[in-house]
Amino acid sequence: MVGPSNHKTPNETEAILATQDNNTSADHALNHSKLFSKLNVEDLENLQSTFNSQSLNPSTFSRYTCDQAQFNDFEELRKQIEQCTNSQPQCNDTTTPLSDDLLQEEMNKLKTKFEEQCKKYTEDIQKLTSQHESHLDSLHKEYENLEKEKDTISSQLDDAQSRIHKHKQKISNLKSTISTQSEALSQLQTQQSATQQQLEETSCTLESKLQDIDIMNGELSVAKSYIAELEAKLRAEEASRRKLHNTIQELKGNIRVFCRMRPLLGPEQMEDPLQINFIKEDEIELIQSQESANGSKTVTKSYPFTFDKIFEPKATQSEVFEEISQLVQSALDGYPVCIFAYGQTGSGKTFTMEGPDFPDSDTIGIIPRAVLQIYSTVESLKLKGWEYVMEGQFLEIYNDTINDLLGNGDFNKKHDIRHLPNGKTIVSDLTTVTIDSPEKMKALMKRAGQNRAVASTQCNDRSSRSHSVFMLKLSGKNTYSGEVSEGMLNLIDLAGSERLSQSGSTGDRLRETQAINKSLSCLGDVIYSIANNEAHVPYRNSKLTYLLQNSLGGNSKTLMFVNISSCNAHFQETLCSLRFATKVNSCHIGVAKRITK
Ligand SMILES: Nc1ncnc2c1ncn2[C@@H]1O[C@H](COP(=O)(O)OP(=O)(O)OP(=O)(O)O)[C@@H](O)[C@H]1O
Repeated sequence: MVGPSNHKTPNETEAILATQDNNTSADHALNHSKLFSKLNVEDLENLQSTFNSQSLNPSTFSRYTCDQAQFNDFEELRKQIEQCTNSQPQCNDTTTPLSDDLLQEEMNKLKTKFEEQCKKYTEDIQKLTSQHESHLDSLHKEYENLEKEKDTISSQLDDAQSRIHKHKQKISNLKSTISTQSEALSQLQTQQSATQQQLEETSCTLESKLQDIDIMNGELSVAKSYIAELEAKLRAEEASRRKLHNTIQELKGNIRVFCRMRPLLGPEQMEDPLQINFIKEDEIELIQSQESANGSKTVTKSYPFTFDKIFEPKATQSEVFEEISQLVQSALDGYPVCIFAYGQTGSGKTFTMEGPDFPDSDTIGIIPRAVLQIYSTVESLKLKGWEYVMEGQFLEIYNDTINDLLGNGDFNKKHDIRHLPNGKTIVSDLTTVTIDSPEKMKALMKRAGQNRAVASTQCNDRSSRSHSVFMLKLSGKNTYSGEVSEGMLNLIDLAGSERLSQSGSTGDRLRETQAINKSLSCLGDVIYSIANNEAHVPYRNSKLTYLLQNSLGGNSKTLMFVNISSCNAHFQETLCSLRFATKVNSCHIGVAKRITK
């Protein structure tokens, strides 16, 4: 219990505490102890409550203050207050009692001081708290930044680790590749050394081969010059062959005559055959048996004939062509060549020149065979530098008028015959066809056949009532020597030479026969004039003779086929034909000239 005499006023308490301020810190504890001993319990409890109202406790203080000395003072003061509060009765027993007012005053002072100090401490603490909070905020931000940084670094780390892992994987793969490559490299090196060795060996072989090639090149150039020499020789020989061939043709006579007798056909085989003896290949004898004037005996008369060649009825088309193939060659060599067939109607002229109505490869006549031969010869001549162009024209002389057999069938067109100074004969406005294939030749023959005037007579159901002339122009050029040649092959199928009395023709047919006979008679006149070396040769008397002027007059190599029948009934016609042919054969018409540039 605290008596009223022990109770101190705040002023007293403050005074007690004020004394403290004048003392050194070493005396603080003792002074406080003395002071507190003067305070009663109520004073101390007031003091304690002041502390508590300031919300000041040591733990809070220690959290915020950095001043250890202040804290220690404060703590000491608090402990003393606490101690005095707890031990008030004893203090009251040992200390000198103070008056109540003084104590109260002391207490008030002390309280005020504490309150001020507490306020100051509180302000400090607030300041410190604010500093601390700001510091804490910045730390917090820093922490957050660091956290972020840590996250970034962590993600970078993860990324780096993943990359490291990948790199490691890559490195491992590379290592494995390097190991494989190293192995391959070593194998390649082994191979390379083997190849190197092979290369060296090949190089040696190559060198020896090159030496061989050099030797072979030398041999080749020798062979080439030998070939060139041979080719030159060949060309020279070809030229000489042409010359010799021409000489032979000349020696054989300019107008040569071949006689061909056709076999008995169909019903003719029941008739009397012509009596003929084939004495030699160029000699025949025609026999005529006649009753004597009184009819008591049979008189035989012999008519011998000699020609360049005589073909018996069994002679094939190929055998006949073989004999004239040299003339076809002459045309290729640049000579004008003329082959014509003469004979009575039905004696085999068309068969000889063209072939039968439906020919095959065995029965085709001279015209298609000549074209085929020219084709094959042109091919072989290419090796000798010759290149040829073949152009064909086909005309007929009907009633002394020229018709174009390759034209459109319009026979009203007028065609003139002209002889050039170089020996060439030209017919105006004729269709010219380039014959560059055997098919073209066939088409050409077909067209001519369609256009050709054919009329039936009593003598022959396929009798041509016109002279047909196939003209083949052969233009050649030698690419080596530059030599140019222009040959001409005229293949003429004359109309039948039967006598008017036998033909039984009347009207138009009679006029046709008269025209045919006139032209053939003109042909005879020309032949006779040439054979008798007459100054004037009547070529212009007919279209036929005018067309054949160069062929008969010396520029051409000319061959006549005289076709005869096997029927005895045609004896007189046959005799006439053979006599005419003999006259032709005797014609010496000069030397054929080759057309070259
Ligand atoms: N050597 C032969 N072998 C077989 N048949 C032939 C022979 N010669 C002619 N003939 C045939 O005799 C017939 C008459 O021949 P071709 O038509 O050739 O006579 P041609 O003299 O031309 O008559 P034309 O003067 O009337 O034109 C034809 O049927 C023909 O096929």
